[in-house]
Amino acid sequence: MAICAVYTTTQLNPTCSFSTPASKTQTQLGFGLGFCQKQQVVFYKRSQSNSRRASVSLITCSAGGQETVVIGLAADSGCGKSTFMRRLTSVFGGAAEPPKGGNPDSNTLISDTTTVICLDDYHSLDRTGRKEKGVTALDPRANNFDLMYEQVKAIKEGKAVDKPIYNHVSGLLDPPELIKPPKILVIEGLHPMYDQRVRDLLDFSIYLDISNEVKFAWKIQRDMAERGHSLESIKASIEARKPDFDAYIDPQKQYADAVIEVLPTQLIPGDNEGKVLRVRLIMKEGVKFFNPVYLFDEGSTISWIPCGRKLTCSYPGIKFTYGPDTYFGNEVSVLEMDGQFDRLDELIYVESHLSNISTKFYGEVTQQMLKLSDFPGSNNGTGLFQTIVGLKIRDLFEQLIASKAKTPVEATKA
Ligand SMILES: Nc1ncnc2c1ncn2[C@@H]1O[C@H](COP(=O)(O)OP(=O)(O)OP(=O)(O)O)[C@@H](O)[C@H]1O
Ligand SMILES: O=C(CO)[C@H](O)[C@H](O)COP(=O)(O)O
Repeated sequence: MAICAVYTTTQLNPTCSFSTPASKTQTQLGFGLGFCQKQQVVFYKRSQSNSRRASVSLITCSAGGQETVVIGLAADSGCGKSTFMRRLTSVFGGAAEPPKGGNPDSNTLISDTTTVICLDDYHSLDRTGRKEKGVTALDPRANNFDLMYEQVKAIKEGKAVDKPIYNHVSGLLDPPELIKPPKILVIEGLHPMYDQRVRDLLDFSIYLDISNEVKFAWKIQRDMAERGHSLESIKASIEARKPDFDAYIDPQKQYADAVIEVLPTQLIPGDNEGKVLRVRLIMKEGVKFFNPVYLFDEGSTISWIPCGRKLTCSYPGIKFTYGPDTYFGNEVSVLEMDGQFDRLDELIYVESHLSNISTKFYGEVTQQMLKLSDFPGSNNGTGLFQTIVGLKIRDLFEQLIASKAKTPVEATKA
């Protein structure tokens, strides 16, 4: 919340930009999709001879028309968080860029609607510190959860914070950067759902669950082909991280509202190359403002091979499945796609059979996929489900702000 206007006897804050007429005390006023609250504050002006009662009206408005909506995205390093973030920000339009004029090694990305902060910035131990103590970055002891909680809470309440920066180039903790409250804050990294206090601040959470075989294939592709690492060093790094990954990162998926699980295909027997993928979108039931996507008929169990006259498929083809299930004791709906698209423009055929995808117009999923066709995973379920989750987040955000705007207006009527 930010104080936007002050009226009556004392001009405490002449820089306020709203000019709403002040009328009753404790009135809540609707402003478009957001809301402002007027409060009468009484105080005493003292001089040497007397003490005079005075009051001011403070009109407090939520930043950008609402409290910041907070989204958590958890995954191990190299599992597609950045790619997902770029798809998500594209749904909202506008480019995502590092803070202007700031640290060139900042991990933050800011667009008109979203600010994405990387939780690596809450490492309490730098690279040398972790080496000295013999802990990995995945170990909670290498991270400052108190500060993470305080700062995410402050941003959610509309307050700017000075967030530290972990510099991946130097391995050091750099001076902090100012993060102003955006409409949507995404906290991405290793531990967005590890600490219960932080978890409770999330309006929606996603876990990218990349199986070991696929993680290995992606690591080889990036770290060997693009960064010149050896096969042995990649294997060693995955092995060294595994115990802490299993202990501290992987268990977070039980808390996620949506999980994108990426596995080797089942269409090619014995395949573990990681090129053709089986991708599952696991969606929790009963999450406020989130209605799981379905194929053909909500709640049924469906198996669908869309290949034929309307969808070109080369070997090994494409198979969709959909149905209800349980996941860590929670009711979920699972949509699965195994295989890959030959022609993205034909995706409209698949899109037209999916419901609850939160598009604003017919073909929006296909349009988004075509727009970002050079992103990794654009020809398979990773890209498709990341795009759909991006649209669901936009929908959730719009419903959340609409509900917050409605509450105070109704309170006034009562
Ligand atoms: N859907 C995908 N299909 C194929 N490869 C992918 C996919 N997503 C990511 N990758 C591969 O994994 C690499 C890492 O992806 P990305 O940078 O999005 O992950 P990250 O989780 O942000 O990584 P880090 O935490 O290390 O910065 C990419 O360069 C690409 O090679
Ligand atoms: O798991 C990670 C999250 O991205 C990194 O390994 C961790 O942040 C440490 O970074 P670096 O290897 O650059 O010191």
